[in-house]
Amino acid sequence: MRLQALAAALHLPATDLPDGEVRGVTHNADWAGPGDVFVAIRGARFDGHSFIDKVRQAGAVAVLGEGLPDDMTSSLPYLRVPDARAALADAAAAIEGHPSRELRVVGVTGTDGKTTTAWLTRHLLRAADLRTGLLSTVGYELPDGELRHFPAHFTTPEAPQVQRTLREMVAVGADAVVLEASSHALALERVRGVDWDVAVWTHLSREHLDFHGTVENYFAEKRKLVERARFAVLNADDPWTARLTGLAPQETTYSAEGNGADWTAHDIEEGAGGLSWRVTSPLGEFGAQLPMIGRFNVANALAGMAAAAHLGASAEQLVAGLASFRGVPGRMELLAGDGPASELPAPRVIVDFAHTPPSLEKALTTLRTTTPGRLWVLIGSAGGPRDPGKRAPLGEVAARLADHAVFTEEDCRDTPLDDILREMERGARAGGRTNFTTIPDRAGAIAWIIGKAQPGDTVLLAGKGPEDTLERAHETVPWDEVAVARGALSDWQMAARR
Ligand SMILES: CC(=O)N[C@H]1[C@@H](OP(=O)(O)OP(=O)(O)OC[C@H]2O[C@@H](n3ccc(=O)[nH]c3=O)[C@H](O)[C@@H]2O)O[C@H](CO)[C@@H](O)[C@@H]1O[C@H](C)C(=O)N[C@@H](C)C(=O)N[C@H](CCC(=O)O)C(=O)O
Ligand SMILES: Nc1ncnc2c1ncn2[C@@H]1O[C@H](COP(=O)(O)OP(=O)(O)OP(=O)(O)O)[C@@H](O)[C@H]1O
Repeated sequence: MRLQALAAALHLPATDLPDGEVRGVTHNADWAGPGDVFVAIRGARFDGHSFIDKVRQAGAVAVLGEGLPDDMTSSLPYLRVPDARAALADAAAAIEGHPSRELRVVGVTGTDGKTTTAWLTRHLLRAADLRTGLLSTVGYELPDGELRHFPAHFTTPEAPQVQRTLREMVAVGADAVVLEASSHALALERVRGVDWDVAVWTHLSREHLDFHGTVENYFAEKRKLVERARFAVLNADDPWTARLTGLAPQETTYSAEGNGADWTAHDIEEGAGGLSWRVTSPLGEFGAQLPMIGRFNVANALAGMAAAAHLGASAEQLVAGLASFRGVPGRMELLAGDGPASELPAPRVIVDFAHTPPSLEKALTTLRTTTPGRLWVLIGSAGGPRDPGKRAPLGEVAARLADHAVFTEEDCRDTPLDDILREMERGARAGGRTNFTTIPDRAGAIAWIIGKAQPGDTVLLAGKGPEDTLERAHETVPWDEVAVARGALSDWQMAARR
C-alpha cells in the first residue's frame, strides 16, 4: 500500500507526504523495519514518541501520533490522529486489506471459559468441514492444526498481529476463524476493524479491576463485542446477559443450569473422565458426550455448538465433534504418570488454569462430585498490581471447598511472596478454616501435595495451567506445571511399588 493511500484510508490529509510504499505498521519500536509506519502511543509507562529516531534508523517511513510533545520535532513525516490506538488498528486493517471480511469470524469473550470455548468452537467448525483457524491465549493455529506463538504472550495481541494473522488465515484458504477477545483488547482497540459474524459470551465476574477500575467499566468493554457482531450467543445463566439482550441484530441463548434458553442441557452426568448430557436446541433434541472434566464445560460446549450451528454445523456434526474433542492444554488437563510404574493406581491429578475465585469454586465443586476420596488443591495468586483483592477470596474458596489446600507462589513479581501468602491464609481463616499448608516453592509444594494424596483422591493444581514461565521477584524461570506434576506422580508410583 502507498503512504498516500494509507493516509486517505485513515481520512487524513496527505498533501505533504512522500508517496513511498508502506510495508506494515507497528506500535513497537523494536519491531519496526524498512517501509513501516510507526504509531507513537502514549502508554502508561512509555511515550512512543521517544522512539521516533530509533524507528527512523530502522527504516520506518512515517509516524502516526496524537501530537508531538512541545519540545520535540519529528525526523520522519508526522501524521496527527485523534486516537493513536484506533489509528494503529485502522492502519493495520487497511494495510492487510480487511482480511476479516473474507472470513467467518467468531469472537469469544467473558471472564472465564474463553480459551476452552474458543478451542471447542474451532473443533466443531472443523467437524462441520469448515477450514478454521484459531487465535487464543495458548497461541494461534492456522487450519493445518499446528499451534504457533506470538513473540509476546497475550490473549489477544495488538492489532497489527491480529490483522496479519487473519490475512495469513485467508492466504491458506481458511473459511472461518475463532478469536478470543479479552477486555484489554476491546479497551485498547486491538480488535477494532475486525468484522465479527458471531460474538460468544461466556460469563462475567470480578477480574482485572486494576485496569478497568470498576466491574461496570469491565462489562462495558466486553459488551462491545456483542454490539459489533451480527449474531450473539448469550449465556442465560449469567445475570449480565439481561443487559446484552437485543444489542446484536440476531441472537441465541444457552443454559446449562435449567434456565429457559434456545440451547439447553439436561440430564447432565459427570464421570471421572468425561461428561454426557441431552441437548434441546433449534436443531432438535439429541444426546452429547464430551471427554472433558468439569461441569462448566457443558456450558462452554453449548456456546460452541450454538456458534457452530449458526455457521452451518448439523446436529450430527456437533455430536461427532464433541465426542472427538481432545481438550485444551492446561484446562482441566488430566495427567497420567510416566515411567515404569505408571500403570499403578494413583491419585487423580489435574492441571487447571482456574485463577479467579469463581472459576476455582466451579473447578472444585465439579471435581468433588467425581472424587470418592479426598479433594486437594494447590493455588497461589499473582503479585504486582493485578487485582490484589482476589487473594483472600482465593484462599477462602480453596479451604472451604477442598479437604486440604496448599498455598504457594504464582508470579509474585514485585510483591513480596509472604504478603500474598498471608493474604490467602487470612481469607481461609476468615472463613473459619485451618485446613491449609503454606509451601512457598511451587515445585516443592506440588511434590508435597501429590505425595500426600491417595488413590481415589483428586489433586487440583490450579492457576498456572499451560503457562511456560514463573515470574519471581528478581527472575523469570521456565515453568512446565504438567512436567513437574508428572514427575511427582511418577515418584508417588515408584514409592508405592516399593
Ligand atoms: C495493561 C495493558 O494491557 N497494557 C498494554 C499497553 O501498555 P501501556 O499503555 O503501558 O504501554 P507502554 O508500555 O507505556 O508503551 C507505550 C508504547 O511505547 C512502545 N514502546 C515501549 C517501550 C519500548 O522499549 N519500545 C516501544 O516501542 C509500546 O509498544 C507502546 O506502543 O500497551 C502495550 C503495547 O501497546 C501492551 O504491551 C501492554 O500490555 C501489557 C504488557 C500487558 O501485560 N497486558 C495484559 C494485562 C493483557 O493485555 N492481557 C489480556 C488478557 C487478560 C486476561 O483476560 O487474562 C490479553 O489480551 O492478553
Ligand atoms: N464457563 C466457565 N465458567 C466458569 N469457569 C470456567 C468456565 N470455563 C472454564 N472455567 C475455568 O476457568 C479456567 C480458565 O478457563 P479458560 O482458559 O477457558 O478461560 P479464559 O477466559 O480463556 O481465561 P484466560 O483468558 O485467563 O485464559 C479453566 O481452567 C476453568 O477452571
